[in-house]
Amino acid sequence: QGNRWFSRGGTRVGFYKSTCPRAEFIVQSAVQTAVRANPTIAPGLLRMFFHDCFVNGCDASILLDGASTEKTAGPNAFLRGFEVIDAAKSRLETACPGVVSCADILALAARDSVVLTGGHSWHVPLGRRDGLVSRASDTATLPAFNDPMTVQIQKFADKGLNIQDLVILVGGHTIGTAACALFSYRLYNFNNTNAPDPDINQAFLPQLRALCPNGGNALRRVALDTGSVNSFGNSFYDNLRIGRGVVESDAKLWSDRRTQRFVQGFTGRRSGFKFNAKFGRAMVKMGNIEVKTGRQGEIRRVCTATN
Ligand code: HEM
Ligand SMILES: [Ca+2]
Repeated sequence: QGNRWFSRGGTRVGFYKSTCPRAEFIVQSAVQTAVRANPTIAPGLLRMFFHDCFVNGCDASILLDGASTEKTAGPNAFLRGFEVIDAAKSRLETACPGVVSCADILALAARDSVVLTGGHSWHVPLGRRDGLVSRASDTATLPAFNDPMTVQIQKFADKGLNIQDLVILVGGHTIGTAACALFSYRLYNFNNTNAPDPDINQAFLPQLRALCPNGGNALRRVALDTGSVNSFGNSFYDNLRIGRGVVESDAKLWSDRRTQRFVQGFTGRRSGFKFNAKFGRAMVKMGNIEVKTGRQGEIRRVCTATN
């Protein structure tokens, strides 16, 4: 594997050590301020990093404003925390102008969000450059909540991630929420059966129905990991095992034999440490998807626009 301070993507831990020594601290303090004021920012930033990396690599393409950029695409509709990245960037431009990429800010903010919600920390390899393009149509590479497992597995494989990485990374759903709009069909009319998804636990079903009444507020948000929405840990997998997955893709992690054995391995009180350690490693791997380094791309002056 080589030195853990370097990674295959050409990124490296401590990249800004001499050019912007306070970079990591500046990002951390911006994220901390925002999460303290609004805890839903932490899952927002974690998800934003995933949605960046899976579309043309971790290059901050998700941050670009414009008529038909990635931001405007359906799967990115509920992303939140953009203003936190902008705040960190503006402080960084004061401290060390033109040095720290928006892509790296996002990678750091995702890590800081996990730590602020109680997860273990990891060293983030840095040195990503910011991309120049962002197209809504490119977001088709993102896994969808109703993709068959074969498609999910393929979409991760296309990014160099295996089935175990998939199960570990989706463990990010240990924090945050989903809108009723994205899973109500499972409660009332699953696959046009006029019946609920049989994978839903019988005791859980009425709870979900109460939170998302048929024809009710589609924007209402429900914890992805019941009982631990703001706390990073392996309880998400315990919930999957007992039929308490909220979105269809999560429930399938247990019902599909290709992923079940990995879910099983992360269940139970004694798996918390293992999950946390593996999550950090998988995030480093995801963070190196198709990264631009060296003279590729640019260092944006503001994260919402190319220079
Ligand atoms: C098979 C892959 C995945 C699918 C299908 C998927 C799908 C979803 C869906 C449908 C939501 C709810 C969105 C909403 O209603 O706002 C969600 C939320 C979330 N996802 Fe994923 N996800 C996947 C993988 C990941 C990964 C790899 C991560 C991070 C490492 C992640 C982190 C999150 C977080 C933190 C939230 C909560 C967002 C919030 O509360 O604002 N997801 N995901
Ligand atoms: Ca991207």
